[in-house]
Amino acid sequence: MIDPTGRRTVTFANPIFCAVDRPDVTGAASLARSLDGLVGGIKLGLEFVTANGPDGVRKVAAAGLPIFLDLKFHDIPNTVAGAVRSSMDLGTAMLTLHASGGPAMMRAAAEAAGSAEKRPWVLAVTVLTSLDGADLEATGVASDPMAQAVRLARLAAECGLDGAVCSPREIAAIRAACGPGFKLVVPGIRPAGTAAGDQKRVMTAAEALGAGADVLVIGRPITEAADPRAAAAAIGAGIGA
Ligand SMILES: O=C(O)c1cc(=O)[nH]c(=O)n1[C@@H]1O[C@H](COP(=O)(O)O)[C@@H](O)[C@H]1O
Repeated sequence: MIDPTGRRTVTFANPIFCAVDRPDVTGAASLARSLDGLVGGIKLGLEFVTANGPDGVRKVAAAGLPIFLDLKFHDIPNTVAGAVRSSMDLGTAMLTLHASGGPAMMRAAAEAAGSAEKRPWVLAVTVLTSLDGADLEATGVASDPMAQAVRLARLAAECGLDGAVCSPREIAAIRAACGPGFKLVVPGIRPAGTAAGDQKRVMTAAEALGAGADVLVIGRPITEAADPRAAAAAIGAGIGA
């Protein structure tokens, strides 16, 4: 990400990014303000941006926390490059595209984002955490999630991307394949004993951080808690954040 002096920073003091998956800008901005000091940033994705557009992103960003823009671009190279350029004005810390869009698309996205020293982290989503081996097979992918995630992350690194989004289970293997500077942003985080919901490849925050995650993406365990501040604080305490 870029700090206010224009230098690229390499870590976040608090690795937790809260996924604010809701359609209302007032509630999202209010939640972001209330989580200040308890999380390292806010992730805004398809539900929020489809409802509120870039102005909505700016309103949540006004809370002061870094923003992860998670729109998972997946299209032909020219279209994805244009979407990346359009997102640059928002000054977000990270953005996503699907690695399965292929090498030309990833190279075009990296180039469109600008200098690697100053741009947001451009991240390749590898294998969604909601998928298992049977789901991959149903879509014609012969590899298991581990092999496919490592393959896609390595391809993303070769194409000049800054990191990957992966499940906690693949962190160690991708780290070994792509090196220590390749950012690993990890959803599929669940406190022990809580419902996985639609997630299939999960671990706790402490396990994921111990395996080498740079950023933990955590949504419903915080946003659907009776007291989101307390939930974020408890998860943070569990990882010493
Ligand atoms: O790109 C992502 O952030 C992402 C990739 C992935 O493979 N799995 C995944 O769950 N996510 C996002 O991470 C968040 C997880 O939310 P919870 O399952 O509520 O913690 C959601 O906003 C998803 O869109």
